[in-house]
Amino acid sequence: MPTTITRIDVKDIRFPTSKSLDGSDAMNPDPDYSAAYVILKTDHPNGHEGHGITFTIGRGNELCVAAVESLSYLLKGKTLESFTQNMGAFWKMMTGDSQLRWVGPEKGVIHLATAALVNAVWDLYAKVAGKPLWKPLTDMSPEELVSCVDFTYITDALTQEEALEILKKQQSTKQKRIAELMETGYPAYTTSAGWLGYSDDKMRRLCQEAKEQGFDHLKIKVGSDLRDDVRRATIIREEIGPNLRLMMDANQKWDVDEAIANMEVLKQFDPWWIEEPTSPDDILGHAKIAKAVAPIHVATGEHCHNRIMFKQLMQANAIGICQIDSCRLGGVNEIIAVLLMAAKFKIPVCPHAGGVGLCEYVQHLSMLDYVSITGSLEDRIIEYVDHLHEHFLDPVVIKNGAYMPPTMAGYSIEIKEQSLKAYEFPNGSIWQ
Ligand SMILES: C[C@H](O)[C@@H](O)[C@@H](O)[C@H](O)C(=O)O
Ligand SMILES: [Mg+2]
Repeated sequence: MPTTITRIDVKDIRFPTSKSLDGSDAMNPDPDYSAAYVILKTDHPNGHEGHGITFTIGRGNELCVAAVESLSYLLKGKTLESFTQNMGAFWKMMTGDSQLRWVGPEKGVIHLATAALVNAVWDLYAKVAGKPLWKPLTDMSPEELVSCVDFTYITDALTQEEALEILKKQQSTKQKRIAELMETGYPAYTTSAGWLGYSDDKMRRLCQEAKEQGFDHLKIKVGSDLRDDVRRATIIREEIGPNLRLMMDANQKWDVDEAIANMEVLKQFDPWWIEEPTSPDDILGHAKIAKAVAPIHVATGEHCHNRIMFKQLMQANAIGICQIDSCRLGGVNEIIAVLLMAAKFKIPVCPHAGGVGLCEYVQHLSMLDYVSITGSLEDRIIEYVDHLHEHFLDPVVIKNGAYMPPTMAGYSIEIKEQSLKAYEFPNGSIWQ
């Protein structure tokens, strides 16, 4: 029996993280981690629902809710199977509405909303299959995985045939990597010690805790005042020593030449990458910075809104690390496109996860990357932030600084009913 999507609910969920300055950085000093939260109701006999989110940092979340409502007609009354029989065509349909496209295309609020709905469909698909999403994804043959991708506008960088070739190379050894992931997990790094708004004492304590938890990569925020960046980096290096890898994140604060000049000063702390040094849209600027700061890598992606932007960053040698974002890109299908391009350009993917639900999401994507696409963990780590996991039915499990593969059916994004009630904006109890 096909599963029909009978109703679509969308909620404005906001967590008041700005109170404790969790998630704060030079550009975003007071984020309230938020989600436009979608529930696809179905007529499945087991009552399966597809849950999905897109991530924002508070004000404006209502715009994503409205955009989800505008897009919903594309799913309502349709069957899951009509989508899963050709996932690539499904995604093209979701982004191809001729009138809605005008308010993108494939960027901004409409694309964030697309991600919430597309992710919800993939959650439903995994729940009906009775498996955590990474499993059916890694079970797909190269042909099936490639058929999930809309290659429109990227064929000059990656053709379907090239994508197939990449995937075929990994086919025969997939089971070995799955067994390895089940045993030791996928390596992670933590950002939680280095939020900009934290006091020095708190930073020191969190660095110690991170080390004890087995993390050997940490990220700190820079981009406020250079002297302050130097002071904070000094403290962190004191706490973690010279051997652990340190990454820096400027959250788009600098102009291009300013980024180059500031990194000339900050390179004494041996950063592995500088993240979002400047505007996310400045491809040539990133290329200039990358050339100037090498061997420090330039990383970006949390504001890279579609596969075409990533394509250009890769073609221009502008990034050394690709930071896919499960909600900024239009959901799983577009992520697969970017993972495949990154594999071709030999750029490691280290997903962005500083937000609510993003850790829960990206673990599935990195596992797909390792098992089916690159077969490599070299220079690959998933971001981890230690916030809000208690609200999830299937929260991430971190052991020895690594993400353990999720086991519950779905895309790990379902938020507990009582949390949805309490944090709904503006009427939930938390917001009174
Ligand atoms: C406002 C957010 O917390 C950002 O600071 C966060 O996503 C950050 O850029 C990250 O890389 O995790
Ligand atoms: Mg960042």
